[in-house]
Amino acid sequence: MSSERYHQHFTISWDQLHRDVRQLCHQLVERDFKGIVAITRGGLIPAALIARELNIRLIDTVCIKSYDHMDQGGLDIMKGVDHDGDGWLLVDDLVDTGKTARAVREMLPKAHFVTMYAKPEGRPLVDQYLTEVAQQCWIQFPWDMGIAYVEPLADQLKK
Ligand SMILES: O=P(O)(O)OC[C@H]1O[C@H](OP(=O)(O)OP(=O)(O)O)[C@H](O)[C@@H]1O
Ligand code: HPA
Ligand SMILES: [Mg+2]
Repeated sequence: MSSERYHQHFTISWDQLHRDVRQLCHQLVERDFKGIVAITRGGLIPAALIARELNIRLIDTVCIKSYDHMDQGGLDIMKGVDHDGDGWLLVDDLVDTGKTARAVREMLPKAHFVTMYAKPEGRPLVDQYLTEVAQQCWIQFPWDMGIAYVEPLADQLKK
């Protein structure tokens, strides 16, 4: 599937992400998880922040790739885990079409699956998420951006 389906951008700053993680953690803190399974690479960042909030030290990964920037390809699973997820918290940054989530759910059917952001197609596949984002929106994460100089409007208009 190609990038043409994305008509808008939803930009998330480091600050916003950190606040969102903390808000999601308020809903998780009463539970007692054996550990976290992070879905690489996007899940690693929220997983580290969640681990800090919930005081979890045991962190494993499922290593999987589906997108080349905005273009979706086949699923490439490079590493799984040797349990069914019972008692574990499974973390990804977002669920979009749900293709990644479906594959990981099959590997870890008993895990409690959370994402920070969820689009409607993938939403039913996770147990919890913080913010819903429209299907046609590309979520722009802070680790994919940089700080850049922006020319004053008056100078831009002179050109
Ligand atoms: O619901 P889907 O349509 O499957 O899309 C969601 C997945 O796509 C992205 O990962 P990606 O494969 O781009 O790899 P990355 O985490 O290394 O960026 C994102 O981190 C999710 O894991
Ligand atoms: O909206 C998105 N943003 C970043 N990565 C993604 N991978 C699938 N969808 C997205
Ligand atoms: Mg990912």
